[in-house]
Amino acid sequence: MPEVPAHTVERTLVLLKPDALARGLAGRIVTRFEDAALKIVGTKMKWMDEEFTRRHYSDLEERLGPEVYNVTSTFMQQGPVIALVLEGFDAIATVRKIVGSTYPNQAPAGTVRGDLSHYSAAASVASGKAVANLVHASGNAEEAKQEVELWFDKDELQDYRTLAEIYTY
Ligand SMILES: Nc1ncnc2c1ncn2[C@@H]1O[C@@H]2COP(=O)(O)O[C@H]2[C@H]1O
Repeated sequence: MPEVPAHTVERTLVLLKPDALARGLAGRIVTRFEDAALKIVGTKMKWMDEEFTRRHYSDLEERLGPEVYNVTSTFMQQGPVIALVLEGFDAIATVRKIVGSTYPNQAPAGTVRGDLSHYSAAASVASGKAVANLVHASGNAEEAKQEVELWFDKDELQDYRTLAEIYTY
């Protein structure tokens, strides 16, 4: 029998950004994660301030420069966000796959950004605004660990079983 790669149960952080809430898309986006058997183990709503935004996007300025950092920071403080910790097999990569690429015009149809957001890097540069891409999702295991710890205390994360865990796996 061929060797089957091990699946790892992971936790990852997702933010539904101010544009997702302003457009009334929160439920539809969360449904996509639930449909993929990702389990919500933590959730909260928060209006990010300057300091918290800096902590969340701690490497963004270094990575993409002060201009992108500044427009993103302004955008993230325009309204509240919903933070979710999602748990499941290969949750970090699975969530990124469901969300699609950073720039909505490059995100494939069928992804959250490809279907529901309509913005390019060029449009962002032209308008001086952040890429309004509805969702943030941790990029890798190290980022997921840092971000989950930044947003949630241990006792805010819940341990329970879903029907998928009981009947499907
Ligand atoms: N070229 C860009 N211009 C404006 N905003 C950007 C650009 N690149 C990335 N961003 C924003 O910076 C964010 C960093 O990670 P996110 O996945 O949360 O989504 C990204 C976008 O909202």
